[in-house]
Amino acid sequence: MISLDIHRRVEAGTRAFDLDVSLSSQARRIALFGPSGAGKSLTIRAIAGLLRLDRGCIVVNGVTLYDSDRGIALSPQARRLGYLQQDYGLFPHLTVIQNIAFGLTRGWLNPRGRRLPEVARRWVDAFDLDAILNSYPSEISGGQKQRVALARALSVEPRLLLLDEPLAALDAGLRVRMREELAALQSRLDIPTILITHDPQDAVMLADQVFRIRDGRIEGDCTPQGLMAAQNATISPSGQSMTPSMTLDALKIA
Ligand SMILES: Nc1ncnc2c1ncn2[C@@H]1O[C@H](COP(=O)(O)OP(=O)(O)OP(=O)(O)O)[C@@H](O)[C@H]1O
Repeated sequence: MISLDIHRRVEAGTRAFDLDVSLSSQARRIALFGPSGAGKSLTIRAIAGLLRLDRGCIVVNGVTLYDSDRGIALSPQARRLGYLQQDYGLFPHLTVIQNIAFGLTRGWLNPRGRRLPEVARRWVDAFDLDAILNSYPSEISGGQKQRVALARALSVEPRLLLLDEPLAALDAGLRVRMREELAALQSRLDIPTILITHDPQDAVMLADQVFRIRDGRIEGDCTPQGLMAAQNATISPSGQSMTPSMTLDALKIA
């Protein structure tokens, strides 16, 4: 279903980071789990077509999005992916309705006199966004921002949904609620998902297979339940990490 072979060296000043991510999965929902700086966001950006690759191949559900050997490199728009960024990536100077419609129809910035396209209307209704359509991102809550960003991502009818820490910006209560909402959404839609998370709870609810990533490479994979069990085994009742063994260290979160 998803096959990634991603190679890119990024450099900043004297620092260099090699992204060498290879994985293949039949699971509909996968998670990338690893410490800060492991290369999770770079991987997602590469899939979305926002990071140029040195070489590699990206195939989703039989569709080749990128293949350096065959000279294939679809534009981000042609990839038709829904990408929910860590900070939601809403445009602050655009209203909610303009944010959702952005990318749907070129030049669809003035909603006056125009009807929201049907596919977007569906998500406005589903996420109960009608009352805030003319508000700006600074005027709505964290949970509403997340729903607006999701509505925008889903309105392109994506062939793959990329979720980069979708719950990280929310407080504990809202996090639980939105996690449930996302899980319900996943079971209603048949869209493959790649989730980035630091939280094993997210993986249990929102993924079927977990790939552990560190230093730009995939270290292995496990079930979300296996991840949770290994994570719990490293934590004593006082919340202190007990054993820095090789395996447990590989699962340690940042
Ligand atoms: N544009 C860039 N130029 C140079 N180096 C970069 C660039 N973007 C990211 N890096 C480096 O690449 C590495 C991987 O970054 P990435 O953002 O993918 O990490 P991550 O696993 O998503 O971390 P986090 O969980 O903190 O978001 C880091 O060392 C980072 O400093």
